[in-house]
Amino acid sequence: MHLVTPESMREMDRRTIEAIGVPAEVLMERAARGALDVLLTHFRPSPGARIGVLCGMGNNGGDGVALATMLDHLGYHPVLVLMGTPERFGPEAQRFHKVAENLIGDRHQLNGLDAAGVRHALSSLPPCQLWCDALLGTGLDRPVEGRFASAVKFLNEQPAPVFALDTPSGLDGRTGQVLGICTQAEVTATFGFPKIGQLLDPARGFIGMLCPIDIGIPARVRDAVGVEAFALDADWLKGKIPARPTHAHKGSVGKVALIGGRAPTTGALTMAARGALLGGAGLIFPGTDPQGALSARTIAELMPRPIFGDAGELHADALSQLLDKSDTLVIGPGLGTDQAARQALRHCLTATPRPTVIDADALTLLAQNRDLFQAACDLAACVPVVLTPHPGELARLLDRSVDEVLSDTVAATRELLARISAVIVHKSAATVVAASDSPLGLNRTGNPGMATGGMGDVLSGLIAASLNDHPDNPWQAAAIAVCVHGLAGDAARKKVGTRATTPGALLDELGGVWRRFEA
Ligand SMILES: NC(=O)C1=CN([C@@H]2O[C@H](COP(=O)(O)OP(=O)(O)OC[C@H]3O[C@@H](n4cnc5c(N)ncnc54)[C@H](O)[C@@H]3O)[C@@H](O)[C@H]2O)[C@@H](O)CC1
Ligand SMILES: Nc1ncnc2c1ncn2[C@@H]1O[C@H](COP(=O)(O)OP(=O)(O)O)[C@@H](O)[C@H]1O
Ligand SMILES: [K+]
Repeated sequence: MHLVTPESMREMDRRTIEAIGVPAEVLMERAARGALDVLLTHFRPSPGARIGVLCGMGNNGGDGVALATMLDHLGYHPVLVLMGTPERFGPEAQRFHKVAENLIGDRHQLNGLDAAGVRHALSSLPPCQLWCDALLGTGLDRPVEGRFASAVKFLNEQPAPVFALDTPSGLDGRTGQVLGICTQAEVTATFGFPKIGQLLDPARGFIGMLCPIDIGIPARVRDAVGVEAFALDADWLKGKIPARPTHAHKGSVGKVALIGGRAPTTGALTMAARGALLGGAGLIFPGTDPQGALSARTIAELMPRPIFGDAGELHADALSQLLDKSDTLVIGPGLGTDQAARQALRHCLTATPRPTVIDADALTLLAQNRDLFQAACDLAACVPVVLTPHPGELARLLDRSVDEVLSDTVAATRELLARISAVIVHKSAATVVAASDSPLGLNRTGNPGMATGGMGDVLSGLIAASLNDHPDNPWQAAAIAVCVHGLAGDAARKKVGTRATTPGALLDELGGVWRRFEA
């Protein structure tokens, strides 16, 4: 699924109309017809049902008017409500409105009414079985207040479900934030391509089911304007898991060293190591302290090496030997942030370069130590480096508050990308995967059951294994791991429910996900 910013979508519309010559009303008609199909399929209104269509005065309102005429044609009873006078519509919407004037008797105009007046007028209408929200679309350019806020509140208070045209009114299609107030939709039919913000939070909570409508933007227009992001989901994953050559051996499919797991957080590294193991790595060497090694030994396939002593001190020679054995590195899960942890990280970042996943405590160390961050930048200049911050870690790396990061997750991810030429996996319920030479990946897999400690550790191991499968495309390697991780989480939830979706339950489902997608 291609994703765009509202600005790009507007530009694609413009070029399709001006450069290709598709009349604007044709696009509007396609949008309305697509929305009609979704409405009929999803809501199955009863014959003759009253269906409210609440329209703003831009083209989103025009879509609503066009939809109302189609509903009338099918024998339903559209209740068409305009926020202003039809003269304020653009030429295409005016044309549809002329038709509506001749067809639809139940028409209302709320021009000249203040917020209370809008509320009163809407509340006086007889109840509808369904409400269509055509108030505001990609033209939203300021917070929703006053009369429009009143209309949104009315929709949200109705017992009837709300069907949003293009977007629930009030959502910022770029960031996914609510500007003022926003309608709560059960289904959203989005026109052209889904907008990036629609896959982010909090937007996802307002959109309900997202149904993209093909309005016939030509591929050449799409490619000329450029698609900014892809949704990472089962469709995207298809065909991306390569067959393993028959002559593969344990030394050819990824030797992964993992550094961390020091007491008392020994389990973190073991979970990351299991991620690497079930991600397909051939040999796995956890480098940890004596207690961490005990934890790792509970998994027979792992070959832990103590690289920290009983007093927590780093044994640099042991670390060097471990690195020499491996071709991919994960550093951070359960590493700690003391001096020995710092030394270990510096050692790893300045040793012979190898593809490296930097996670958890190692990210905190990068945030605290400018020289270590510079070493990571230097490493990223010569080999693939993947940073996997959650919002808290990203905030630390950017020296911002978590709220600032959450207010525009994509911008925050890009801000880090401007400082280090790595792959950034910004983990959350809607994980963003970014690299400077690739589009964004927005993950659609996974579920709230995955809000359990250790899930991120599993992911870092999976990414390391995936880097071996996709050595020339670290963005794709990371995106595949993120998508697979979420799909395994979804399979686990299906089997054991949301609350018992532990990292262990997710690991148990990885095999099923691979079997489904492996070439
Ligand atoms: N040819 C096209 O461009 C197509 C556009 N389509 C529809 O057109 C929509 C975009 O149309 P527009 O660009 O006219 O924009 P909108 O219809 O989204 O709204 C723009 C109008 O609302 C006002 N507005 C913005 N924020 C407001 C706020 N917070 N409170 C009150 N008023 C506010 C603006 O000043 C402007 O007058 C899309 O979302 C889609 O529904 C579709 O018909 C497909 C084709
Ligand atoms: N609500 C959710 N929906 C989808 N994925 C989630 C959700 N909550 C957490 N996850 C995933 O679980 C992982 C949590 O990682 P992280 O915060 O680093 O946890 P930990 O440090 O405990 O391992 C991330 O990959 C994140 O995307
Ligand atoms: K809308």
